[in-house]
Amino acid sequence: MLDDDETVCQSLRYLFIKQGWEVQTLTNPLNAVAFLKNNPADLILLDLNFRVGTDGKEGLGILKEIKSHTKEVPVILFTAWGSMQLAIDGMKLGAADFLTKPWDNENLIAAIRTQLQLRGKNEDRPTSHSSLDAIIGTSETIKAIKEWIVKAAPTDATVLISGESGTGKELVAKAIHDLSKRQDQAFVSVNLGAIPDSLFESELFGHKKGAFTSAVSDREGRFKLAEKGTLFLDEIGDLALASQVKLLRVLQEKTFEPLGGSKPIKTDVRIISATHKDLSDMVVRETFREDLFYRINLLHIHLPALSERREDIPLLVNHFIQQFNATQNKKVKVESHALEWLEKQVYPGNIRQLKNCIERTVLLTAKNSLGIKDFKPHLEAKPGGSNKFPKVGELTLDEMEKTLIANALEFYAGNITDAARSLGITRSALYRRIEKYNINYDA
Ligand SMILES: Nc1ncnc2c1ncn2[C@@H]1O[C@H](COP(=O)(O)OP(=O)(O)OP(=O)(O)O)[C@@H](O)[C@H]1O
Repeated sequence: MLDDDETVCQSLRYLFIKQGWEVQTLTNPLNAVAFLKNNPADLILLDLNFRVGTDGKEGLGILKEIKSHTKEVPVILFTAWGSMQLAIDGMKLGAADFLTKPWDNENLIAAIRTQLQLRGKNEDRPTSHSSLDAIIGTSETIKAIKEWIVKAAPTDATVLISGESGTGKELVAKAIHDLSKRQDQAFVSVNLGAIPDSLFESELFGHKKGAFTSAVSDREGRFKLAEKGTLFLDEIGDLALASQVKLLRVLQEKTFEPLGGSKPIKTDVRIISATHKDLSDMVVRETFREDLFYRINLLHIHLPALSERREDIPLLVNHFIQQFNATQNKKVKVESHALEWLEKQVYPGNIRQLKNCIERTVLLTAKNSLGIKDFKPHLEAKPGGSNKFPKVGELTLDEMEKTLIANALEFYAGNITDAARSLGITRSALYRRIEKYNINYDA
């Protein structure tokens, strides 16, 4: 512990010893590196606002030195209230977490415990792995993701899951919860993209009867519902800036106030967030708060698009076939050439799209053996074999129309009726365009 305030050191020393931790304190921060050489630590608590410096820059300098001396040892920063930018700068230099003074003992202990667990100290390894089994895939990426989940789950660290739509972000969030010590408590999911800004506080923090005109009774918010459990904040990149401030305050202070309520309520929830957007880019463009970004992002995992792990497709197809056979009381099998074909297709909607396709095919078929033709109508054709919309200036409208039609015709092997239906036009309208653009296709 590095803090030039003797009283702070003393009270924290007492608090930590009660947790059974061995504590060493240093009140002259300028000797930090030499001190750490002789007294190796599992974790460092560093106050950035030393009295020797006025703006905390000295603290950042010491952090830099510590990090170059011992990269792996997590450093938790203390900053004075109101010096959030200092904390952010510290996170950029490699700090593991930050807390503001005056601190709350419980929050401080939780933050330390999380970091110790993440570094393999005091680990509570999960016993049941059934939620991991629900994540189908044997590719190297999926194996690494599962190992990461096992490591991250027992901690209370905030987690940010990024990845395209349908890549399994919610499934991973649920697995983390199921393998955590909160597994017997609620897992509450909230889609922030679907909540209008005006309802954000009421939805998340709840309201008291009469707080606003339509509040005819008390209502509990998601934080209350998730108490002692996990709150999954889906589509966090869609949160308006005004709501981001409100969320940050709750995550910092671990208390919230229902609308119309008179006193703050303590909250103990683990926050897992997900987004398909590039949050660091949003931070640069100032559409996402940097302090909130660091708060929700102690741990980060990126889920690959299905196209980046095609080798998992046959396994997924067979898994979904089994699942829908069971729910629809069928005995359907997939022919091997259809499995190969499915492996090569483009899935902009990722696993969700593949799953939907299998579900519709199993539901609508009267056969027991499914071939390519059975799946085709249920897998929507996508332009250009890519899930990226062309950028402005890349294609003219005519070129885009031509490409889209050619792709639909290729996808439906020249079947005009199916291609026209997928494009939302009549057969004669499709014929007119084929002629206009002089498109060759195999009928
Ligand atoms: N590896 C997997 N194994 C089995 N099923 C999966 C896997 N990944 C995703 N799924 C299934 O695909 C569907 C979509 O997954 P999920 O809702 O977790 O995706 P998401 O990334 O959260 O999507 P969105 O961003 O659109 O909310 C779900 O039905 C889920 O059960």
